[in-house]
Amino acid sequence: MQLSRFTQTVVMPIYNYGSINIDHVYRVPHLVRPGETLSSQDYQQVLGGKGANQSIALARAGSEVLHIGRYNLADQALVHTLIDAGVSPIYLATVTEPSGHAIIQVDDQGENSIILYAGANHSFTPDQLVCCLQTAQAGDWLLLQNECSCTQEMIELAAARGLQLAFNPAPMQAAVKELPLERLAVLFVNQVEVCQLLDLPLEPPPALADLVALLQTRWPTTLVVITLGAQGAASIYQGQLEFVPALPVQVVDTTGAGDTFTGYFLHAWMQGQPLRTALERAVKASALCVQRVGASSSIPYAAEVDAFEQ
Ligand SMILES: Nc1ncnc2c1ncn2[C@@H]1O[C@H](COP(=O)(O)OP(=O)(O)OP(=O)(O)O)[C@@H](O)[C@H]1O
Repeated sequence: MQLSRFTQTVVMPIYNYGSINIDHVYRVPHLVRPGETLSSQDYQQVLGGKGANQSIALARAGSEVLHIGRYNLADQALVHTLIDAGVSPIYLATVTEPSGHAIIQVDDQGENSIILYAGANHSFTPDQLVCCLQTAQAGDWLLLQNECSCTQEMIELAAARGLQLAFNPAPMQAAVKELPLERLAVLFVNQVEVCQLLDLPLEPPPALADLVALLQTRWPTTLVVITLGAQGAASIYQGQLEFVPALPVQVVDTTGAGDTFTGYFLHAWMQGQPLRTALERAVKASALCVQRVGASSSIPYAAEVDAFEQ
């Protein structure tokens, strides 16, 4: 029997079928031009990928996170960042393909350009998914992003096994529209992604109030959470709109803000917190994130979010 979400008192485990990337970050005076050879002023290698970042955010929020992911053994030391953050490597396998990675240029104005290579994140095949979920029980949560192969098969398998699904369809691609999104408990999108999913023009951005009926008709049982960058965040659930404005903070780097938001929101929601409380907690956590440089390193700990005063 599945308990009502309001009677949950224990921390529920969450599986994350999540990308693991190695981010190669180059600081450059300007983004490299066609045909140009440019010297970088600084180079850092850090753990990245929306999957890994969201696992770290969930763990720092207080969740028990079981990460399903793949990487090349050569990157073991960086991938250990996940385990150091308290994430359990339930099915963290090494493969011969290169790890997923991103080549990131950041210029003096903070502008960036990114080449993303899926590598090991795309090495999952449908027949391997059952074993990834072998310990999962009906009612457990599974989080996915759009950076691993077999997303559709994973959604269908997990839904058939009675798992509760949360999905962040980033990076957005046309194929996302073909996924069985009606099976999701929670869908995390930003303003661009929600327009793409609903075939709406990006300019002018749709009024939130106009999205309520559209989303309610399209996915009546799904809680849709929309991040709005510097404006804040909103949710549409059971025909009701909630909006929480962003906190006015000194922004240094917004990398990882969406992943921080996802982890903190989901942790609060899984614990049975009211929707508005979960949104406020996630807005607070991501406001802390944008005040720091980096991705996974800028994701705050729960105690920092507790102590954060505006
Ligand atoms: N300039 C800002 N000031 C305060 N809070 C911010 C700012 N930018 C983002 N946030 C907070 O971070 C949350 C997530 O940011 P954003 O909407 O940019 O993420 P995203 O587009 O979903 O993620 P990503 O950029 O990782 O793809 C916002 O909902 C907001 O609460």
